[in-house]
Amino acid sequence: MRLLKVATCNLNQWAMDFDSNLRNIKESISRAKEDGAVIRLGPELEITGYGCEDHFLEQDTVTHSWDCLKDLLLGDWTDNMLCSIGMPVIHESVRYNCQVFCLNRRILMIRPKMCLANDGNYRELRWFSAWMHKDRLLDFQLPADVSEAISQSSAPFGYGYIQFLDAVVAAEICEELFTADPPRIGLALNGVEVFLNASGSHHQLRKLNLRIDAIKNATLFCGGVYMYSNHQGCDGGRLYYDGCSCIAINGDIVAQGSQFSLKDVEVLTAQVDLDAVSSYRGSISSFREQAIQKAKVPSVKAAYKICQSFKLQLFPTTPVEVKYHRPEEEIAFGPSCWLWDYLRRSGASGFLLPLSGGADSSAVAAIVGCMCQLAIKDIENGDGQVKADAIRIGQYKNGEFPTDSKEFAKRVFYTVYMGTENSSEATRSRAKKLADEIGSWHLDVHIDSVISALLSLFQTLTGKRPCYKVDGGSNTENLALQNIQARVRMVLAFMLASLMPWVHNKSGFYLVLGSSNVDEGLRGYLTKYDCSSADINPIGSVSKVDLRAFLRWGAFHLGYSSLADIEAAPPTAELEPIRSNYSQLDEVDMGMTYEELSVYGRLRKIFRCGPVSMFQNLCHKWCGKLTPSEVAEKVKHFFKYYSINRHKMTVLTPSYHAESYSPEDNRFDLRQFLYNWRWPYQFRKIDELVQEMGGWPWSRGCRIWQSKCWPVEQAEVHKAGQEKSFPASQYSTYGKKARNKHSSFCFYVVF
Ligand SMILES: Nc1ncnc2c1ncn2[C@@H]1O[C@H](COP(=O)(O)OP(=O)(O)OC[C@H]2O[C@@H]([n+]3cccc(C(=O)O)c3)[C@H](O)[C@@H]2O)[C@@H](O)[C@H]1O
Ligand SMILES: Nc1ncnc2c1ncn2[C@@H]1O[C@H](COP(=O)(O)OP(=O)(O)OP(=O)(O)O)[C@@H](O)[C@H]1O
Ligand SMILES: NC(=O)CC[C@H](N)C(=O)O
Repeated sequence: MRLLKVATCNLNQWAMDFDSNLRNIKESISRAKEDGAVIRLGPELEITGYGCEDHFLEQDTVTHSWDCLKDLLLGDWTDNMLCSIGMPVIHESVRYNCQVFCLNRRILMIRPKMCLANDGNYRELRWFSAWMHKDRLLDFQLPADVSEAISQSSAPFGYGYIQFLDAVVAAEICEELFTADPPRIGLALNGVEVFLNASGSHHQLRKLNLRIDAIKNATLFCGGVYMYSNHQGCDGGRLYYDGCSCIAINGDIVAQGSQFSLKDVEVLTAQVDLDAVSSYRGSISSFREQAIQKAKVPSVKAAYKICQSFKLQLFPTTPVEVKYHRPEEEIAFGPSCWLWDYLRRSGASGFLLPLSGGADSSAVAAIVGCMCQLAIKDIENGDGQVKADAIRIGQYKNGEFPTDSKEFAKRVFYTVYMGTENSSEATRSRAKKLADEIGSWHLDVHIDSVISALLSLFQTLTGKRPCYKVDGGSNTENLALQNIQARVRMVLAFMLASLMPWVHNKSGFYLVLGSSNVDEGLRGYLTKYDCSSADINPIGSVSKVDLRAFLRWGAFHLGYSSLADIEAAPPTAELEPIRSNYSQLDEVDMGMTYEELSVYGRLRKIFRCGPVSMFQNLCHKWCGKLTPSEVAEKVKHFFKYYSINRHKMTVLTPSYHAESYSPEDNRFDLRQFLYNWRWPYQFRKIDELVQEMGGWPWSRGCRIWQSKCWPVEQAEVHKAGQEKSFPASQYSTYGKKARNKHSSFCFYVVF
């Protein structure tokens, strides 16, 4: 047996905060040593933090990184411990994103990243270049002060592996894991047994399995030990890095770290047997054949032994079952940990939320409640950092600290219901009940006097007073009256956030929380600069459908039972007067359902559909339910409002990134914000397609159907969405059979 104890970690780094980042790195090395590990892997760019963005262009950032590395090399941190440290390095005037391998106060090798992450939220090519040379390890001249301090003038730089006397180790940096031609294949064929992946990977709902599957598969086909390290927390932007560092061997996960946590440092270790790797590989005939013909990868020799031989007390770590959170849990824990980091680092004393008693703001309130619960749990478990942060934020004095989540919420969370004549008792009481359950400091205000003051001012100015539509007013008047209410709420929210601490003899300020969801943003169903404009928004990229599931989950699992009633109520803005024959409802106002919005959002962003291809895709998706002209109407309606309102995305409150169809304009979904909302070219194409299909007798109930068999007369026709089936005598088929991509037959029937 060749037993090797390895350690990886989740680190909560903060972009550009070199002191706290270095402290976390040292803490993780200490804990890895305490656990008897001889390899310690940290996340990508851990010295600087991953999200420094254009700070990477500053020379200071690289210089400070070298200073921190020098600090590590001058102490005993790397004694008998191979440390992989993530930092930027400039070589011949080109900046690379690197893993620096250090052992016994020397730099063994510097490995620049070869496949940069440059999609979606990632823009690494803006700051770094990819290392292209697969056949070269160069001699890198260390910066003079580092060289002098550690008495080492240069180090190997490039693609390669480290050959110890009893183990072979190499890096595969984050994105490289997910590429079509990953470095680990060539490295494994060259005999590399342990892969160290330093990563900076963000949370997205339902994404974790992609990462875990990639890691398992990496060692399932090639064999080997795969160590993965990730950041965890908000490092200064919209992303939450969701940890989940892990260790795998030959296709099995043997250690998995937490995905969501308030801890700054989490270290996990595993004892792995490298003989199990060579035995596994030796049993795969095709691997052996390919290994014989491999392209040679350069290497560095390190004359050290890092493994131990068989000892009864050294047990190899056994596989664990991978833990996946449900999406509802991801919504609870990801945004609440992100809020905690934001709170403790911004210097704020808490949050203020305009709480309408509707689904969205209630979901945000529940997330803050969850944050308070997590903090108390960690304090109970002895986390000193969380305790220190909680004492500062909650302004506890004389050695007191929080022990109860509701008491803590009362100090750090204001909720405020701002009712008008259009508000209902139902929403008012739901807001109050939820606030009581969470423990927030709740205010209930009437804002009608402010609104009528504004209207009187307007009347003095113009001689006119607008009326609601239900009272005979025009659309313009109706909209203006709604927007006054919505915007007054925003002004009041910021006023309360800045002054309430003063009222309660506290120092500091409160951050205003926004609560518009991803679908409202996409459709533009929000008033620009109303209460959806806040300091930060934890649910800005969560869909309404997911939020409702979260509310149902939270009613039970967070112990806020009123969330169930809130979820069951129909979504309404309550900006128009309620009459016996009229009450305002979101989905009626928008002309589309939240479920449809999720479909449009996914097709637009994830499947990159323009209007025409969205129409074509939806003709298939909704075939049997809607005629092509009905689909065309829906698609045009969506694109009209999406484009009219796109300008609102430029001022969207910074939101936690959770959803891959987020329309967030600043970092993720980069598109123009001034459109010709008539889309003349695209809509004409759609009309032409509808016309092409116009020969079919839609008016007589002709619909597209699908069947797995042909001729259709022998099959039962199932009406989409219904259990009912129709005998062949009740319909006739129309049109030609054609196989679609799901290998069903598409055909037309007339009843
Ligand atoms: N192309 C462009 N580029 C930059 N800015 C542009 C623009 N076009 C208009 N604008 C500006 O935007 C303004 C229009 O935006 P805005 O003031 O929002 O007004 P608008 O979008 O017309 O109305 C907001 C809509 O959201 C509904 N609403 C309100 C409140 C809450 C909820 C809910 O979520 O439940 C829904 C409300 O009923 C209404 O249908 C214009 O007055 C103009 O100043
Ligand atoms: N009566 C109210 N009291 C306090 N805040 C309100 C009130 N009405 C709306 N808001 C705030 O303004 C935001 C936008 O209002 P809107 O009517 O669009 O609600 P929404 O986005 O549908 O959310 P919700 O489901 O929470 O009502 C809400 O999320 C909430 O924070
Ligand atoms: N930092 C990176 O290389 C990111 C890689 C990858 N896109 C991820 O989300 O994990």
